Amino acid sequence: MTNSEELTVATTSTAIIDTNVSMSNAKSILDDPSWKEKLKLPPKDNRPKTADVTATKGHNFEDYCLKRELLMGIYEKGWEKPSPVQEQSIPIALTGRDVLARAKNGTGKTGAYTIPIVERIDPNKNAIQAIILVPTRELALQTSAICMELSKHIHLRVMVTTGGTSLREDISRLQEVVHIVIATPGRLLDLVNKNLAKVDACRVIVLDEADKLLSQDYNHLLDELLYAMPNDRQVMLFSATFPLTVDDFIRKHMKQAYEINLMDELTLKGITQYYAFVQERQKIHCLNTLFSKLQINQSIIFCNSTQRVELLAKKITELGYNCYYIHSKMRQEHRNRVFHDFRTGLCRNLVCSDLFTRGIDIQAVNVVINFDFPRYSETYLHRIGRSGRFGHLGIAISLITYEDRFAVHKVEQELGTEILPIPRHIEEDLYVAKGLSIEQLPEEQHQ
Ligand SMILES: Nc1ncnc2c1ncn2[C@@H]1O[C@H](COP(=O)(O)OP(=O)(O)OP(=O)(O)O)[C@@H](O)[C@H]1O
Repeated sequence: MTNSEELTVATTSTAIIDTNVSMSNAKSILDDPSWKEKLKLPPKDNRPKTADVTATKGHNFEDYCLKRELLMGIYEKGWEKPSPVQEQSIPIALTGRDVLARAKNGTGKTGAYTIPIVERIDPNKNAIQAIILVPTRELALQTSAICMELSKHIHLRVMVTTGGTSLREDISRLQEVVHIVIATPGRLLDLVNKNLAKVDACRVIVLDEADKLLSQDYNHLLDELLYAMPNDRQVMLFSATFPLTVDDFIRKHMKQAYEINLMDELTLKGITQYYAFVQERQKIHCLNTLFSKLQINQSIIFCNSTQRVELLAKKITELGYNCYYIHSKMRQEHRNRVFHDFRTGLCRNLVCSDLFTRGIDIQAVNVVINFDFPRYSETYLHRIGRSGRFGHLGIAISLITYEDRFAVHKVEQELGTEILPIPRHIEEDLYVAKGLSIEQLPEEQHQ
């Protein structure tokens, strides 16, 4: 079991992660000229990748003068070279400047902000030095696992705190040293307002999936949080979508932000999009046909309501397919278990609500199905981005009813993309990586 798995299972509530490296060991690593040869690298991922992640300027992680221990964490995670968004973001973020970054789904935005954060934390200072805000608890756990892996050779303490967990546990954790807090906004603000989490020495804040965080639900909470931090804080916003709703926040809280926009087109090059035109009552039959014909490594199937998620999962199980479901109305421990088990490949198919639309990174997913067509283009884009991670291949199939026809047209127009009618046979080359199955994915990647 990898560290991140332990984290995901163990954290029914708050998690404090101590990377706990022995300092004498770290010293010897620093003095060792052959440190690179001694790294414990994961198996190489030789699947073909698209230009979404390969069109770089040719930087190396070593070009950024990062701590040796951090470089070791990066390489041991299997990241050989920075992706385009990382090349643009890391050197600027290291200077402390505000960053506003827009890049496609699955192209490495998490590394683009966690690497500079980990580099700039002073492990000897007992204070919260960075906050990473995300919209869901699952994403918080995933992001903390990445932070922990990258900083595994540094003595850093990362705390995950989100709603749906015990406040008392959070309070006792905050008595200990915490360097990085990864949180959903409501719980963190609660802790700040009660003076339990002190953010007056915290000079970095990241809003991942910024447009989601800045949507109606969270906006005022974020204002309050930002005002509790020092004036000279660094603010970084990351997402694949930035609707106008974020402008107000940018004006209020950011100074001369360095803008990164790698979205010359909006959809990923590795994902082929299809639709199947059906009547509502034919949807299950259509899904059954898809299951029998497709080479699914892992699939995520989206519904528009929690009720439909549960009903569909039941139907799929009755059809004899192995399937889990997850949505926001489930108990947190149950959600954690499903998330963990799906990640580890215990189950091939997952039915979910839009809880899983943002940020969730499961490399083995090669098929996304919109059982219900989403209402907004942003939702469509983020949903289909759950496959084709880091420039790999995938397909997205939307079941479309007569009522959906205008919405489909709108998505095509707004995203400048084409959703094709599903052919009788879908070429495997479009979405099946040769020699890759859940079981064969490197441990690191199906954590
Ligand atoms: N430099 C790199 N080299 C190889 N793989 C990488 C690199 N950076 C990130 N990855 C991998 O790419 C995948 C996607 O990364 P990440 O989740 O950060 O994407 P994202 O841009 O935040 O996506 P989303 O918009 O969906 O949230 C992850 O599995 C991550 O481990």
